[in-house]
Amino acid sequence: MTLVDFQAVDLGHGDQIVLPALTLSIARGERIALLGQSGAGKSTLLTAIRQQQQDAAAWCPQGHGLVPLLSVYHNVYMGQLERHSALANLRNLLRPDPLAWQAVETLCDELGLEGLIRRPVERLSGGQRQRVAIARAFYQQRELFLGDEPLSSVDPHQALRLLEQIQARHDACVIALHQHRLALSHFDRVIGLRDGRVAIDAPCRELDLARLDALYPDARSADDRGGDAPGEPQAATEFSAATREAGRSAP
Ligand SMILES: Nc1ncnc2c1ncn2[C@@H]1O[C@H](COP(=O)(O)OP(=O)(O)OP(=O)(O)O)[C@@H](O)[C@H]1O
Repeated sequence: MTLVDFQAVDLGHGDQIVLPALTLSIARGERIALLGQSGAGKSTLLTAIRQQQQDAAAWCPQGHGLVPLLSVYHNVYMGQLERHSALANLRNLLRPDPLAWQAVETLCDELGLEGLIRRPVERLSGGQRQRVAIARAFYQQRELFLGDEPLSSVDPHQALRLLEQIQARHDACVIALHQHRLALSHFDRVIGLRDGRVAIDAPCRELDLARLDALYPDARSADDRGGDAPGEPQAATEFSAATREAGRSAP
């Protein structure tokens, strides 16, 4: 069953068309890795999917979109802001709702943020902020997870664990990332953008690292790099090791 559908749609920003005449559909249950070099249009596509999906999609934006002065609790609570009245939200700002507090605390524990629920986000590390943004997306409790590089600020082991948690909590996901080995080992399908179009759209089982290199004009061959992903050689190696540790076989 189709979840997302674009038929010859121009996607962009105002007058600037980034992805002209885009035709793309995503089925329920699909786990999609969205790849492409910087500026290829990944955020543009994710934003368009989000606009189309409205209430069905949990959103984890690039740069996190957190309010630095507010606590972890209040930032995560924002995931359900529109489900409550303005009065209830104001009251919660001053005196947190006990049930919401308990739910957020459970999420924090699950995501390795134990003991940080009261701390202002401005006093967290980059990786901790990223996990708060993921917690806020989890708190939305949606079918589809849309993530714009949600694994970019954490170490490879944490990234693997976070990805598994994201996928366990959502029926479908579209995640922009730069870790190619992870894309091949933990997703069903890769959508790769290059030069304003979908250059790759295929099941992961039909792809390899060399095919993914074609998305990057200045990439060295996978053999030259010893099989690592562009710009992420160390991370890719560590991902591979982390994947093996987790009992999976990385490609
Ligand atoms: N708000 C905006 N207004 C105008 N142009 C924009 C805007 N946001 C992005 N663009 C342009 O659209 C193109 C695609 O940008 P986009 O952010 O979708 O790329 P991306 O693949 O997500 O890049 P990155 O990996 O660096 O985040 C780029 O040329 C960018 O300069």
